[in-house]
Amino acid sequence: MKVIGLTGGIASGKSTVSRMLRQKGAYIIDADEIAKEIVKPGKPAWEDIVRYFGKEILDESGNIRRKKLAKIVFSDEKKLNLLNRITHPRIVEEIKRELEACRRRNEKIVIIDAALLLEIGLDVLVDEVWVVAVDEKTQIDRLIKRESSISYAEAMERIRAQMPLEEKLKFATRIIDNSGDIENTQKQVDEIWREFEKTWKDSPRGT
Ligand SMILES: CC(C)(COP(=O)(O)OP(=O)(O)OC[C@H]1O[C@@H](n2cnc3c(N)ncnc32)[C@H](O)[C@@H]1O)[C@@H](O)C(=O)NCCC(=O)NCCS
Ligand SMILES: Nc1ncnc2c1ncn2[C@@H]1O[C@H](COP(=O)(O)OP(=O)(O)OP(=O)(O)O)[C@@H](O)[C@H]1O
Repeated sequence: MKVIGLTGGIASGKSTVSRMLRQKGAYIIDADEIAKEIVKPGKPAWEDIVRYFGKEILDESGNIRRKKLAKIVFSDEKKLNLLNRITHPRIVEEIKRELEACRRRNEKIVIIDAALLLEIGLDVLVDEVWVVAVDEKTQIDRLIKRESSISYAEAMERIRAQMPLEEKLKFATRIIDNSGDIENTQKQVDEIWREFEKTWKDSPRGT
């Protein structure tokens, strides 16, 4: 089994690229999905978040108001660190569990789609790191368009809460530039997949 860590900044296009890779037969482990699962009412991370951030963070059904929590943590580094300490070890634990399940099912290629792959140290679990790159202006435009409730200043706060792209690129085995249109990105993904499959099949025992 080959494991690829797919990373890139917020709204760089990881989910878009993940969908293309899924169509090629890869199995996707989505860190954002896992992060949503572990904070459901009653789960240990939910309890810790309520303990530290208060009941004001909950809606009538007891679910965490994500937009409200995002506004709190992205404007206060200490609170973001606190949320990270609650959530990150549990995200890592769940990703490891899912990787084990993939091994048992004999999946051939698994993608870990995680914005914070490098920040959390998940790169030790992968064979290759693929970085989705986008210029900052396009990133801000797409982020504001997707999350209509955030301002330019808030978009910048979220980008600044992550490792800068230049740093991420130092860890990259392969780079996908998603600054152009979807068709352009699809062509790059086709090419990278072809190259990757070739090196993988040519490697000593195809492992
Ligand atoms: C802050 C929260 C409540 C915002 O929820 P929301 O539904 O608005 O956004 P969503 O979870 O879909 O995340 C969107 C993007 O925000 C960025 N982001 C999320 N959490 C963080 C973080 N702790 N630090 C930096 N960037 C982050 C990522 O690029 C992510 O893809 C939520 O992201 C959260 O609980 N974050 C902590 C867990 C985490 O680190 N998740 C990312 C795992 S890679
Ligand atoms: N090449 C593209 N051209 C135009 N819009 C795009 C392109 N790629 C992605 N988008 C749009 O930009 C937004 C961000 O893309 P996507 O959700 O794939 O990013 P992401 O890296 O997974 O984001 P996050 O990590 O924040 O969840 C989405 O609304 C998506 O539809």
